[in-house]
Amino acid sequence: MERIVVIGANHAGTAAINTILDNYKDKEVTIFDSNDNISFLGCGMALWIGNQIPSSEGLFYCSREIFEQKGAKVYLETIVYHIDFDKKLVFATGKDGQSYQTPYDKLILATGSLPVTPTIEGTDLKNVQYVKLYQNAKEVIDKLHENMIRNVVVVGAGYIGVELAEAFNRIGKKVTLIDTASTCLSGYYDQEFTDIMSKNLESHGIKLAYEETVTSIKGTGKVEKIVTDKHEYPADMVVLGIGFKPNSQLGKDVLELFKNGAYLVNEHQQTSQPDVYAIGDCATIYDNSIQKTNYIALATNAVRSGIVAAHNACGTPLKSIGVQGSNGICIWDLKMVSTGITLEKAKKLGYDAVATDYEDTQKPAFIQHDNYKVKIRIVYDRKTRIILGAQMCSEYDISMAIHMFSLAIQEQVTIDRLKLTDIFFLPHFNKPYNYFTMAALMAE
Ligand SMILES: Cc1cc2nc3c(=O)[nH]c(=O)nc-3n(C[C@H](O)[C@H](O)[C@H](O)COP(=O)(O)OP(=O)(O)OC[C@H]3O[C@@H](n4cnc5c(N)ncnc54)[C@H](O)[C@@H]3O)c2cc1C
Ligand SMILES: NC(=O)c1ccc[n+]([C@@H]2O[C@H](COP(=O)([O-])OP(=O)(O)OC[C@H]3O[C@@H](n4cnc5c(N)ncnc54)[C@H](O)[C@@H]3O)[C@@H](O)[C@H]2O)c1
Repeated sequence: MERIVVIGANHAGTAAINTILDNYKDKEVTIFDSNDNISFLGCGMALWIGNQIPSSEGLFYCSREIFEQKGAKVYLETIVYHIDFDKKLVFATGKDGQSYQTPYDKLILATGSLPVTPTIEGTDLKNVQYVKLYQNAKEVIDKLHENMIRNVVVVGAGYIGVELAEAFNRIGKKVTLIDTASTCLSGYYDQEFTDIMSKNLESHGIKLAYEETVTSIKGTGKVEKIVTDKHEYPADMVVLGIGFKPNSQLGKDVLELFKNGAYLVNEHQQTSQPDVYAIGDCATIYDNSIQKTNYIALATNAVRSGIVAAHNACGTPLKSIGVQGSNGICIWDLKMVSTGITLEKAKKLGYDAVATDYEDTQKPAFIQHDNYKVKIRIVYDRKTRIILGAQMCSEYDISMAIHMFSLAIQEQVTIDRLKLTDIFFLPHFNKPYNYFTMAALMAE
């Protein structure tokens, strides 16, 4: 029986394991994870902290029992500390002290990512929190209940930072949001969009501290204030959300790595050793918007790469079709979605890029119920006309619309093809001159 070992059983690992166990009954699957839980949806963390959901109960979709029922050997709270890639052996130790030396024919690395830690004084103080695991969220919530926490400073105004700033504000905390960049969500949207999010955050009382670099976190035992190159802010809790780095510790000396340390994989999710696959946040992914290998840490990518690796490891050739880094966020009533690259990023990467913008209401003016303004930007290459990115925002749920642009980028569609794309009209849903069409028609 062919032996497949999977290291890491969160989103990427879970997708790979379920694909193998559901489709290839002849494989012997062994799973190691250092954590005591499987499949925690980090995306629910802000909802849980912000009291928008009653508990963490629904934030898991898989378990040890599910894997075991399907025939896998599961070792949780068991850390893999070494891999002998020549002898094809995995070495692990359980919390109970038990040692494992497990041979593999195929190995799937799904060790994910770790939060970036700033190299500043004071990160070891009490109430300086990272937010990645279920345990991290639980600890934040426990401390919020136990302690007199009034001032929360969130460092990093990316996706995690903005979502958590809202969550802490919802439960009555005084929130300061710090970022070195000149705006929030700068990796995902152009300034015309991020300004709208900033206004939204400020209108709810969140203090924005952009273009500030944290120099130290101060306190006696427990955090008391955070100091930046420009100001200092009182803090009873500091939450660090300044990005993820790939966790490639186990293979970094043997396998080929990307510039940020992620395992470099091909379209079959194979690393530089053909019997070793890497998936999710520990691996690279092909980015169709820039037509290059990239690093994009998202649960959606983790799941898809897990499925691809599982089929290939089990002998069914399957190529990844790449991704566009499609993403979305909803902060109070404001919904923002994007895919591909922003105009700013396109220019930085050397594209001769332009954007076409349009603003309209979702439905005709005579529909007075549930009718909101929508703002759209489509970024494309001036010469090839190929769509490179799209951004949308509204109080209306426009989220499904971004998927069309995701497919357009995947398929290298030009802005001109979009001009006459068949978009239906019904006043309940949209306008006869839809804003996609209008934005495309207004392209240079
Ligand atoms: C607060 C928050 C909100 C998020 N929201 C979204 C969202 O809305 N949408 C979205 O697409 N993405 C979101 N993400 C990102 C998403 O969670 C990650 O992209 C995803 O978790 C990656 O899955 P993964 O399985 O590759 O890695 P991870 O989730 O990092 O899992 C890696 C697993 O490997 C195990 N492991 C690591 N090293 C070892 C070892 N040596 N031995 C044994 N086990 C090991 C770990 O215990 C862990 O279980 C969010 C992340 C956070 C933190
Ligand atoms: N809704 C979603 O899809 C969602 C939600 C949460 C997380 N995620 C994903 O999880 C991953 C991690 O999220 P994240 O928010 O940590 O990363 P991020 O890349 O979204 O944001 C990190 C932010 O930290 C800032 N930053 C970096 N170094 C800093 C420093 N020293 N001081 C102050 N600011 C600094 C950056 O300018 C950036 O705005 C990302 O890949 C993200 O896309 C997605």
